[in-house]
Amino acid sequence: MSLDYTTEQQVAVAAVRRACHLTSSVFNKLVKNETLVKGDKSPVTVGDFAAQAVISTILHNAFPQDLIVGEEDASDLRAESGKEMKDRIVALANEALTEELALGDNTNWGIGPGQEKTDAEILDAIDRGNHEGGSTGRMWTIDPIDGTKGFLRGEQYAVCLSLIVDAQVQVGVIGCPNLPIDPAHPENGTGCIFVAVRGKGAQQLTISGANPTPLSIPPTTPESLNFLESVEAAHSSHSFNDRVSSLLNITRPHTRMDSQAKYCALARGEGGAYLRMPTGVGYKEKIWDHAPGQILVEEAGGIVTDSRGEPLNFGLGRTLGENYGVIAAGKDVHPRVLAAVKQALNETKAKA
Ligand SMILES: Nc1ncnc2c1ncn2[C@@H]1O[C@H](COP(=O)(O)O)[C@@H](OP(=O)(O)O)[C@H]1O
Ligand SMILES: [Mg+2]
Ligand SMILES: [Mg+2]
Ligand SMILES: [Mg+2]
Repeated sequence: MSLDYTTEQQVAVAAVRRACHLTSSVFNKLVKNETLVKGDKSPVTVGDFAAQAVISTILHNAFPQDLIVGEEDASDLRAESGKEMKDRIVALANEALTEELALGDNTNWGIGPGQEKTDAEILDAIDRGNHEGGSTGRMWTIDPIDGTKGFLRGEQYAVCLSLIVDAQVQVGVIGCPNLPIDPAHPENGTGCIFVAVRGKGAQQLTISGANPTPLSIPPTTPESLNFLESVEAAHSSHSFNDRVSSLLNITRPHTRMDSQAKYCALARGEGGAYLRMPTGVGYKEKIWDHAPGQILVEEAGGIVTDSRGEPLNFGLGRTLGENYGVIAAGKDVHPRVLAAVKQALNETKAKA
């Protein structure tokens, strides 16, 4: 453990890199019975479970005392009906954990040739993500595949990891295997990792964790401003975003993208703002869907709040609790978007 989070950053990048390799290789081999539908009707694949097992194993070896808030749990895999899926997940996780050591890897993190885990160790690693969250101490958030629907469509998804200390995000790492390395040159291929440490800036790395390039959100002109939003209409209100962009006289179409790749795109100047307003009452945003993105955008010089201008509260458990909606944008744009969001909310209330 280090006070400047250097070790945490190294471990987190190593874990995300291995998980990205796993998810991108599993995509090509994914077959029908390797996806389950969870209680909330959302999909989860062998890739989600195996990636959570890999990241959680590495974290537990590197920082045995730390608590983990992970999206997935292994209860379906412990049932007799989940045996086939479990066998596949154990094989995938072990393949990723035992890959040759690469840049900055350390065998003390439970990785490298010969470090196979048992079925029970893999299932326990997944279930170690069951922490309820809270406002004190150290905890990691894992979203092993954020944007599972995008992953299944072959579009954007992200492997997301953050370290939260006393409710403040201190380290965030987001791996985006399908995101263009250079948006101006899509022919240069896809796959990048984004990393931010509080007070130390934001960087884009290669998918193997090399060549750090500092990121900062460029000033936005009225012509270059547009919104990043979810592909899934059930996850955020597209019509609300249309209203806000017309209030701001935005002429460029929205950029639709799954997952926290939106925060990454914003941090490197693609799109001026990410707006995510609830579609109905009751859904509470999950901390693992926003913690790494929040620190990345803040360290790239931007601002992240909810729709009332309040900071996101990561200390209330597994969800963002009382926060309503999310607005992430550059410093110059955020006040304008917030004002337009408030106006659009007032219009909605007046109609109701
Ligand atoms: N009704 C809802 N409103 C807002 N977010 C939702 C939602 N149902 C699911 N989600 C979240 O939306 C995330 C994907 O975000 P996006 O739409 O930006 O790609 C999902 O992450 P997972 O794919 O990790 O489950 C899930 O946590
Ligand atoms: Mg999910
Ligand atoms: Mg998610
Ligand atoms: Mg997920």
